[in-house]
Amino acid sequence: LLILPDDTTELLLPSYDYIVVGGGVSGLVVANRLSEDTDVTVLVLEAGELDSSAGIVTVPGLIGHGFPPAYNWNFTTTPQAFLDNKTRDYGQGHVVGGGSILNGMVTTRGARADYDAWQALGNPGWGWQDMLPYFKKTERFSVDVSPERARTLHINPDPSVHGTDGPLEVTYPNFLYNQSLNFLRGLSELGVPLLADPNAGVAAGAMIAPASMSASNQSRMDSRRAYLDPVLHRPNLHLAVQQTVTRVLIGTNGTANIVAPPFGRLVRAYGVEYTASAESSRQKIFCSKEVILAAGAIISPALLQVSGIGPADLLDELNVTVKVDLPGVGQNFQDHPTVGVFYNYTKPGLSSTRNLTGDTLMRAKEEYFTNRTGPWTTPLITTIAFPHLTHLTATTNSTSSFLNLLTNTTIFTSLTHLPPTTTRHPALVRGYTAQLTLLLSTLLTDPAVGALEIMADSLGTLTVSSSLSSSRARGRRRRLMNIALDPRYCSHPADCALLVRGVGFSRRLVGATEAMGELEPEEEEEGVAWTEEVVEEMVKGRVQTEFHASGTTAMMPVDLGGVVGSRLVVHGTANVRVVDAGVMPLVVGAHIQAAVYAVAEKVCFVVVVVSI
Ligand SMILES: Cc1cc2nc3c(=O)[nH]c(=O)nc-3n(C[C@H](O)[C@H](O)[C@H](O)COP(=O)(O)OP(=O)(O)OC[C@H]3O[C@@H](n4cnc5c(N)ncnc54)[C@H](O)[C@@H]3O)c2cc1C
Repeated sequence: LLILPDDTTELLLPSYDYIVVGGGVSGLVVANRLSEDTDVTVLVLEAGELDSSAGIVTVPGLIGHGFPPAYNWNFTTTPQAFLDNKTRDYGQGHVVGGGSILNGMVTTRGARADYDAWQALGNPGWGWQDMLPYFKKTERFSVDVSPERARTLHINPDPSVHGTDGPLEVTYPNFLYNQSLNFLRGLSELGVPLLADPNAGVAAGAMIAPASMSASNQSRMDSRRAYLDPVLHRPNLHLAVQQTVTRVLIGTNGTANIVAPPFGRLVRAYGVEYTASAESSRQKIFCSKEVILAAGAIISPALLQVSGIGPADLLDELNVTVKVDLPGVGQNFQDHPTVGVFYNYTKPGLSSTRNLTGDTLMRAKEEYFTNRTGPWTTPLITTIAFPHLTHLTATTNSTSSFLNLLTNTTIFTSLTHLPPTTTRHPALVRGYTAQLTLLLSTLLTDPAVGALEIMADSLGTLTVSSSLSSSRARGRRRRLMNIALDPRYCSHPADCALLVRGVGFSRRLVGATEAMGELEPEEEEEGVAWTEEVVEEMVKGRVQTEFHASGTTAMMPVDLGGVVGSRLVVHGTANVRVVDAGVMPLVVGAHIQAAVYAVAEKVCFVVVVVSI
């Protein structure tokens, strides 16, 4: 049942078994699976609206052309002290379907080692072999690529690692620009392996990436269309849109129930407080079983903090009664920073997105809507490489100086690059040290791991002020919470050093390989000296997010600074779960939506089978 803002008084039940906060990727998976049991009632409260199904959302070729501002939380980071002291825009989905409505649809899982590292960080049952059934459960994977195209583009998925009857369609677009082939051949010249299936456990290499899109319709497949639309008729599933949860209600009738780790006593959530807008009154709604946070890696920890679950020192400062002193809430923020280097391909007659103007654009549009073929079927990003560390370092000298930086014991042991909110808690330092040790060993020894994993070296933080914001920034939504999001990009010096090497690699690929040379490339920036110092400054000015916010409610034991245990229940609570991207203890070395879908599928199995 869809409940619009005007109908809440009439249609909302006074209490549900489960309240799911956030109807994005993880929230809709969980809502779907829980409501399969007709004996339980499930309410999803989502701050955004239903998208209009307009072309700007559904057409792959329109990715990057902007979205209605109402679909975006439009966060801004704090000034980035280790870059150029400037803030960065940080978009997150504010719409039913969350990030899957805005995202680039790229569907990559990362390496076997990514998940084995989750397990090694104290999470039994979360290794690659454990996750594989849930990757498959979520997927309706298909390949409709001619044998000739499959051979030249090296597309040969391994059927044993894919599902064919799950809710989420994953496939390859009907159209790819010819330059994809040049890109793959160029990478091959540089020794980067071509991956026939990037989702079989080996991530390091170059690939045509599958996309979350409908094979028959060649349109976006998101969590709303995959997991919600087919089941919204269920009488035991309610979705209330444009309702923002402002607090989890904890304890009996709001009575404080303070515990300290190791938790002698667990607190219980009995509902949530929510509102239609900053100007509206707050309402309460109750639950008998669980509150499930699926509000994404930025807002779920903020909600925990304003509800009294978080670092006691921070909560004291905020005047929030401490219900559970959990230092890890909002720490361990991880992401993949990205730096753009731009080239013009001047080969006469070359077709690219830049030519999609005037009559060519009209033809592409007509072809798409008539036959579901042509350039509008292709998402913004289709051809990708996750080079291994050894591919990014051109010379032995460069490799060893970089590795020295990475393994520098002074940095490693002094931990000066970590935020004070981390270093003041021994458990958080232990967790970080365990993470970094695992990262280094996989990076240095596992050829299947892409070097973008290293970006987890720099940990960010997220803290909330419980006060209402009174300002309305231009074009931005009035906030119900002030959130200080500080990714601390490049706080570990190895991260910027790696990005510098990434720029060098891209210049070698475009400037020095025969295959890319056929495109007659021209660098957009002329007269740049391209010394390491110049590139480092360039990198610091250009780092942007890849929108892979994760890690802020990390699944790890309490003594490693974790927030949720391996059943994703928040430590110190009996019945608050987090199921979104925040639970990744280490961000996977790939795009992250496939992992988010699979985590949510897996936790539903735990909720239903091992109910508390
Ligand atoms: C622009 C962009 C591009 C991306 N591209 C890719 C890509 O190509 N491939 C890939 O794998 N990943 C990509 N991602 C990342 C991916 O989409 C996210 O990792 C994924 O959506 C995270 O799922 P989630 O369930 O954690 O959170 P979300 O999907 O963000 O869902 C959270 C939901 O909770 C709602 N919510 C938040 N707070 C409240 C509250 N207080 N009350 C009620 N509701 C609330 C939000 O409105 C949202 O709908 C991209 C993300 C973005 C933003």
